[in-house]
Amino acid sequence: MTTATPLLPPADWRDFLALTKPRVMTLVVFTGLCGMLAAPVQIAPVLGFTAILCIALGAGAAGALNQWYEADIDAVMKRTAGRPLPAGRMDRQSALHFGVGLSAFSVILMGLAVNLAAAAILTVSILFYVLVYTVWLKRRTPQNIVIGGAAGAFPPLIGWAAATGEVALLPVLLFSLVFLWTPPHFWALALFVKTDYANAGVPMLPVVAGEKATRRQIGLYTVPMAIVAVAPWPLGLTGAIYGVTALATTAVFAILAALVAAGRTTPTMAREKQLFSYSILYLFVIFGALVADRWWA
Ligand code: HEM
Ligand SMILES: CC(C)=CCC/C(C)=C/CC/C(C)=C/COP(=O)(O)OP(=O)(O)O
Repeated sequence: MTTATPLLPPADWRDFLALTKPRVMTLVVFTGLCGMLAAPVQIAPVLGFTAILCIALGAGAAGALNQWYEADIDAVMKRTAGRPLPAGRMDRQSALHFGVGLSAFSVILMGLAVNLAAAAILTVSILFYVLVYTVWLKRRTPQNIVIGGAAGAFPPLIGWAAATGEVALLPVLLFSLVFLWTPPHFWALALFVKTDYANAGVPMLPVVAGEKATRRQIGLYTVPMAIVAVAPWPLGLTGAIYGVTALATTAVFAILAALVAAGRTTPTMAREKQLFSYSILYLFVIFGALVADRWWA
């Protein structure tokens, strides 16, 4: 038996923009830009702009493919039900074509205009987010965001590789920072939107292992994250502008994470919301400090 697909009017440009998850991607692109500006080699402005555009387009394309694949669970969750596919403002075919086309365009442009190293890492990030996280792990294991989350940690490496054509210790530490930051970032949110994930049958940690275990894991990941955040300073890879900013902002992160780790469910979940919001501000500030350190020290 075949099910007829209802005919939908052509989607608006705003729906295509929404497919790219623009708010999340601002921070992804910012870390890529900072990775590029922290590199010891100054990239020509036109090439630098092209590289950042490719990261933005590639990340947006990956977001579109994520939404193409998970329209069914997005429809069940309050937070995501208004997205173009579950809300019925766009057909799945358009989202798929948009995502595949934009992925190919971003990688090819990066390879032709910038360099192969940056294009290769961009390809890995897109594949990681779409295939490893979205298709393979998200519906199978609560470790989905630990492993799959690596996708969002690649942009500083891409930015650095765009400028230098290679990778080095500092961008690898930046990758590790975002990689270890992702679990506290996401699990803080997952604690207060747990019901959404439970309704959609997505095995996020608070749903599967419970809130207590999730709080403990948030605390556990914050320790290596803090070490990796500060490490570039004592290793001599950055100066004091970065070092002092990293110390101060990471100390606040550690306190907020400790409060969540030691806390329990409340009607407002204020501490969890605070850690989630601060996690975003934290990455903006620490990556900004890296660039300030490189350019003004
Ligand atoms: C697997 C890893 C990750 C997961 C599962 C995750 C999940 C989420 C979710 C569910 C939200 C809620 C709001 C929304 O959908 O807009 C969110 C918000 C956000 N995430 Fe993540 N995230 C991950 C990694 C990252 C990374 C690597 C970055 C950037 C480096 C990032 C940046 C942000 C930002 C900026 C927001 C706020 C968006 C807004 O203001 O609406 N996330 N994240
Ligand atoms: C090419 C490149 C640099 C890609 C980076 C993409 C990336 C990993 C971004 C951050 C991760 C993200 C948006 C997770 C959302 O989780 P979700 O998809 O489970 O969230 P949802 O429930 O809101 O759909």
